[in-house]
Amino acid sequence: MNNYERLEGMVAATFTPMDENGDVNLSVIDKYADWIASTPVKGVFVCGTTGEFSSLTIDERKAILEKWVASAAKRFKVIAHVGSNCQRDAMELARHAAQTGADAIASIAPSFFKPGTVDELVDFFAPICQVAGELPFYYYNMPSITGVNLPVDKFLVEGKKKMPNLVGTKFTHNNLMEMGACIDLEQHKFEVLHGFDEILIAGLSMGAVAGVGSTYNYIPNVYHAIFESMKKNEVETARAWQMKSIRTVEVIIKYGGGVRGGKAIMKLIGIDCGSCRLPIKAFSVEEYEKLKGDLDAIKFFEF
Ligand SMILES: CC(=O)N[C@@H]([C@@H](O)[C@H](O)[C@H](O)CO)[C@@H](O)CC(=O)C(=O)O
Repeated sequence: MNNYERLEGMVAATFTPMDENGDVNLSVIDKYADWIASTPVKGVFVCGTTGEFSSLTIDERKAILEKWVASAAKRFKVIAHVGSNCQRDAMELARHAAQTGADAIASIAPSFFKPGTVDELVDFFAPICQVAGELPFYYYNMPSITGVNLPVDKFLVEGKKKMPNLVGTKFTHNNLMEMGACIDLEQHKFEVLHGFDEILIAGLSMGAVAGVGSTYNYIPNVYHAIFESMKKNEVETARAWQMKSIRTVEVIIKYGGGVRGGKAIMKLIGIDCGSCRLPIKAFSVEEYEKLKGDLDAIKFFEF
């Protein structure tokens, strides 16, 4: 892999902007990208869970990625999530990501028909990686949603034999023992991207140096402070910042979680990404007011 650079710091899992008709609204992405570039965020993770990938068509996913690559204009990295229950669709997206100039690809495990063994998971991903050419590949591990809970450390070792561009995992799981085992493999050979924003401090203490998160979109300074304090071993300071993240996540959970609540927060910070696609219910005007009140109560706008 030419010019491969390991990730460090924050990667924001982007929301997919939609208009009032529920169509993808690409026009918001320029402003969104300028906002990301003005923060310490180092990259974006496009069309992941936060980006509602499973509610988008293949053509929409391609158009969104193309727009992010153009709007980012090399100011930050663009990681294309290409995962799908359909291997052929994932291959099409991986090929497209390579042609479009994305910096890396990632893929979630298929979750309708689930792989039952590490070998089955490797065999599912191998052709997807192959068509992505030189692009680094991250396995997106999220057992809470996929129901696929195979040992990631074993996957990395076995997967590397068939997928030379497998470089790590986006680890959205609170099994820190397994996370430690992945980080420790062959003297930190693999990247482990922390995936649960509200416990970032725990992942960093295990040795992770990068994270992918939805809340990095709107409180990047909070997470930047956590990364910086942990680098300096200032654990109490990091913990105080982590509590601000926890208070924020408590609020988004009240409004339906990181995708629904987070998308509404994007509007409140001035980047209107509209509503989510069904089955995630749209926000009402009253709900936006209530959300703002709850965020005021935790002093969110002063973070
Ligand atoms: C389950 C889930 O959506 N996890 C989020 C977190 O950022 C999450 O929203 C946050 O930790 C709040 O719980 C990310 O890991 C997801 C993500 O990176 C993605 O959009 O693909």
